[in-house]
Formats: sequence, structure tokens, C-alpha cells
Amino acid sequence: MLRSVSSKRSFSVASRLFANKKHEVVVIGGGPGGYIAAIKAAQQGYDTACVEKRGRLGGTCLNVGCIPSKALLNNSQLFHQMKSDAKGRGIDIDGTVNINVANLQKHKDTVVKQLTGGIEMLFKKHKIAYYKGEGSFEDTTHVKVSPVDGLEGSVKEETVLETEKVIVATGSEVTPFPGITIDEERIISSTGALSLKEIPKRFTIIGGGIIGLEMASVYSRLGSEVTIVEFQPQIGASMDGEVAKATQKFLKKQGINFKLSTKVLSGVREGEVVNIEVEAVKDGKKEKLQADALLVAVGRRPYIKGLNAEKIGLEVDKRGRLVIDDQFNSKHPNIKVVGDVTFGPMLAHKAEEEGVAAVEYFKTGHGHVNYNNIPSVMYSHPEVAWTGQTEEQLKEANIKFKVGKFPFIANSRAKTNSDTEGFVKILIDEKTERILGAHIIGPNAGEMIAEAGLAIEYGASAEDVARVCHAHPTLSEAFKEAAMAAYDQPLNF
Ligand SMILES: Cc1cc2nc3c(=O)[nH]c(=O)nc-3n(C[C@H](O)[C@H](O)[C@H](O)COP(=O)(O)OP(=O)(O)OC[C@H]3O[C@@H](n4cnc5c(N)ncnc54)[C@H](O)[C@@H]3O)c2cc1C
Ligand SMILES: NC(=O)c1ccc[n+]([C@@H]2O[C@H](COP(=O)([O-])OP(=O)(O)OC[C@H]3O[C@@H](n4cnc5c(N)ncnc54)[C@H](O)[C@@H]3O)[C@@H](O)[C@H]2O)c1
Repeated sequence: MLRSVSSKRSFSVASRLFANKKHEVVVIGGGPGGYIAAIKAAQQGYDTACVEKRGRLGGTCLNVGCIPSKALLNNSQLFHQMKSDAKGRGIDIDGTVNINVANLQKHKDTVVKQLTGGIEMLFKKHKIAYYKGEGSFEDTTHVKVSPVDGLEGSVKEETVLETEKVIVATGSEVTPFPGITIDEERIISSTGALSLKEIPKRFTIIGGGIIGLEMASVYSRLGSEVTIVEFQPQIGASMDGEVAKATQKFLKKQGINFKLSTKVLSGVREGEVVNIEVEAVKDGKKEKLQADALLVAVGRRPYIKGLNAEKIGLEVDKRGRLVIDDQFNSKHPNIKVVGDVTFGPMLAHKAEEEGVAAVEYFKTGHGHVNYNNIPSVMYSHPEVAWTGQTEEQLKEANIKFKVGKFPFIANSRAKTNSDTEGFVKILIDEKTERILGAHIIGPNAGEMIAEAGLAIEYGASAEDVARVCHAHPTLSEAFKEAAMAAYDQPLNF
């Protein structure tokens, strides 16, 4: 195994480049794709380095994505429940329940700090060299790390890493909205929405995708009057159609307003307000809206700024994604690409799976990610979770299927918790009765979807699932009952 050549300068004859250090694997980007790849590579015995320019590991997910958003979602739900749902449960609160925005943010920041710090400890444990700086390609076997101005702990000078293998995991960034300037104060991206110092009275969101819906949940619970403007006739991005409709219905019940099939024409900050003009897609009818904050949440795009990908001829498709084959190879077989910066859903667990598989391909020539079984979870209350195929996808593919549904209103645990919104919907192959997709709206749906994932991965039929003894009273009994409903009949409905 190669070991790092410490600070001694070595000379690479092949490329005629000076290298300050040598590693077997260099990972560019320390998000879920990159940091997991680095840990896996080290576990496989590779001398591994990771280059990250943010100053903290964990990428978008831990710093400005999954983790901070879930902290806000959880605590805003707790607040909402205490404020509006305690009395009926026999809990009298003396005095008022108030939100303390500064402390809400402090809690979120503490969680983020602990988790990102945890990755640094894992790097130390696995003897992964961590370079704080911007990574760019000098050639296919040399990655230059450049200092980042103002970044604590940044490399002091340009450092060239010679390496056999590279994993690119540079992630994604917010897709801008043409003509709308994000100032992260009044006109914000998801990053600004995670750090607002006060609760906007009127909060407008462009985009009814996952970010839009999660942030709508947070702020409507904290007291904002929320309006979502969505271009499509349906919210929820890739959700099953029936589930998307039901999701909109429960969010509407919670007070969130929707303007579907509506185009945003402009959004301009004027002092402390944002003036927005929208237009109905169908009849071109224009309308003016005013908000105290406007969130732009129309998707994310791959990020390769500063990587110097063009220098080594890395291919980029029309949507800005780095092009790879089914083993994560770029056109250079020693350079693999994982996560948001390439194809597939932009999800942390997808990036992680790819990070592991990419290292395994390097080490053994084999790796595995099942793109037909990547779960998605929206952390509203109730949660919405799904994996496998939607009804629409099965119809499009001409696959005959049966549907089993079970509502949480008929589940005893959901009843005891007074938390009965939603249902489990399972799609099975008409002939083999194998589970093809599962779609859940319900409390803790994000945990329950793991059962569907396991079933799909191992080719279980609905009956296989239904014959597994599920504990009582648990929410998971609803999953078993939906499986029964798919091939026969449920017992409790
Ligand atoms: C608000 C929000 C909420 C989200 N919630 C969830 C969720 O609940 N569940 C979920 O699965 N996904 C969620 N996501 C998506 C998730 O964050 C991403 O899918 C995930 O972070 C992608 O991981 P990645 O490693 O590919 O990229 P990233 O996490 O973006 O990491 C890439 C890293 O590379 C660094 N980098 C880029 N270029 C260079 C360079 N040249 N040199 C050095 N470093 C570089 C960047 O600084 C960054 O830290 C959310 C996203 C957002 C914005
Ligand atoms: N819980 C989670 O897993 C989670 C949470 C947050 C973000 N993410 C990921 O982050 C990524 C970005 O999230 P997102 O919500 O920004 O993207 P998205 O792709 O989920 O949704 C964007 C929405 O904006 C709409 N839209 C696009 N252009 C528009 C326009 N001009 N006017 C009005 N609406 C428009 C789209 O139709 C779509 O519904 C997603 O890939 C998502 O998977 C995941």
C-alpha cells in the first residue's frame, strides 16, 4: 500500500508535474457521496485523501440541507403540537407557548456542528488525509488543492496530490430563477430559509417540490401565511399521482395555500417587501402577490465550478451533469463520479450508496446500486415516503398491477396517538404478486418505507410480507394490512 509521502516533494515522471503528496485515492468533495466514499476507501486499505472547500465536512446535506431542515421540521412540529394539540390530549399548558427563533437556530446549529465534527473524527479514525481547499484537475492523476480565502484551516499554498484513483463528488447548487436576485434576506434560497432571523408574516414559495413543501411546513407551523406557486398542475415532484393529491389536501388543511399551473413572471424586493407577479398557465391571467419573504425552490443543478473538468475532457450533458457509465466511470477509468453532480435523484442516501459502490468497483470490479429502489421521504407531518414504481410509471411501462391500500384511521397505534392522517399503498405485479412500489402518507412513513425497500430488494411478494409477524400495536401493522389488501383482503378494514 502506498503511504503519503508527507511534505517531501516527489516528482512524477509520467506527467512532468511536481506533486507535494501522494495518495492512492483522492476524493473531491466531502458531502455524503464524498465523505462516505473516503471512509469506504480507507476501510478497503487505500491511502485516501478528501479535498473539501467548505471548511466543514458533510456537504449540502449536513450543512445546509437534510440535517438543518429536519431540525427545524421537528421542532416546529413540536411547537405546533404543543400550541394547538395539547389540550385534547389532556395536557394543560399554563401560560403561553412561544417560539424563540434565536434558540431554534442555535439548536439547529449545534446539531449541524456535532454531526459535521463527527465526520472529522471518523476521518481521523480512518487516517484519511483531509485537505481544506478547492480541488481541481491538473491532469488525470494530479489534483491541485488551492487555498480558499478566509477559510479557517485552508491549505496555505497550492498543493498537488498525485493519485491513482479519483472520486468526484462535488454535489449541486441552487438553480437560480432567471430575473430574480437572491439576497438571502427577503428573497432566499433553501440556505437562507434555514437561517431566517424572524418569521415572515407572508411567505411565498416558488416551487412545490420537496424543498418548497418542507419549508412551507416549517414556516406555516411557526405562523407564516404560506403560498406555494407551482408551474405544474401537481405538487410533490416525483410522487405517485394519488399520493401527491392527498399530500396537497392535508397540507391545505394545515393552512398552506397553493397556486398550481401558475408561472412566476417576476419577483422584486422593494424595501422590506417582495412584489411578485404570476400568470396562470391556462388562460394567461396575471396576478400580483406581495410577501415578506420569497423562497426560490425550483430545483438544484450539478456543481463543477473550479474543478477544471474541461482540462481533462470530462463530458458534461445538457443538464450540466458529469457523464458516467454504469460503473460510475468518467471517460477516464481511474476517475469515477458519484452523487448530485451526476445522474439520478439528488438524495443523500443515493450519493452514499454510489460512494460505496464506486470504491467497490475500484477494489473488486463489482458494485451495486438499485436505482429502482431508492426511497424518497418528505418530512412533513404526516411524512410522505415512497420507493419503487408509481402507478403512473407502471401504466407507462404497460405492467399489469394490483393495488392494496390501508388507511391509518384503522390502525390502532395511529389511533392511540391521535395521528391518523394518511394511508399505505402497495403496488404489486398482477401475476407474481411481487411488490413493485410502496407509497405511504403517515406518521413516521420515512421509517416504515425501509420495510418496503427490503421487500422490493429481495423480491418479496405481498403475501411474504403479510405472513411476517408484525408487533402490535405498531404503525407497521398498516404496512402488513396494505400488503394483505393487495393480494387478498385486509383484516382490520
Ligand atoms: C434544504 C435541503 C434539504 C435536503 N434534505 C434532504 C433529505 O432530507 N434527504 C436527502 O436524502 N437529501 C436531502 N437533500 C439533498 C442532499 O443534500 C443532497 O442530495 C446531498 O447532499 C448530495 O450529496 P453529494 O455528496 O453528492 O453533494 P454535496 O452534499 O453537495 O457535497 C459536495 C461537496 O463538495 C464540495 N466541493 C464542490 N466542489 C469542490 C471542489 N472543487 N473542491 C473541493 N470541494 C468541493 C462542496 O463544498 C460540498 O461540500 C436536501 C437538500 C437541500 C438543499
Ligand atoms: N426530504 C428530502 O429528501 C429532500 C428535501 C429537500 C430537498 N431534497 C432534494 O433537493 C433537490 C432540490 O429540491 P427542490 O424542491 O428545489 O426541487 P424539486 O425538483 O423537488 O422541485 C422543484 C419544483 O419546482 C417546480 N418548478 C420548476 N420551475 C418552476 C417555475 N419556473 N415556477 C414554478 N415552479 C417551478 C417544479 O415543477 C417542481 O415541482 C431535490 O432533488 C430533492 O430531492 C430532498
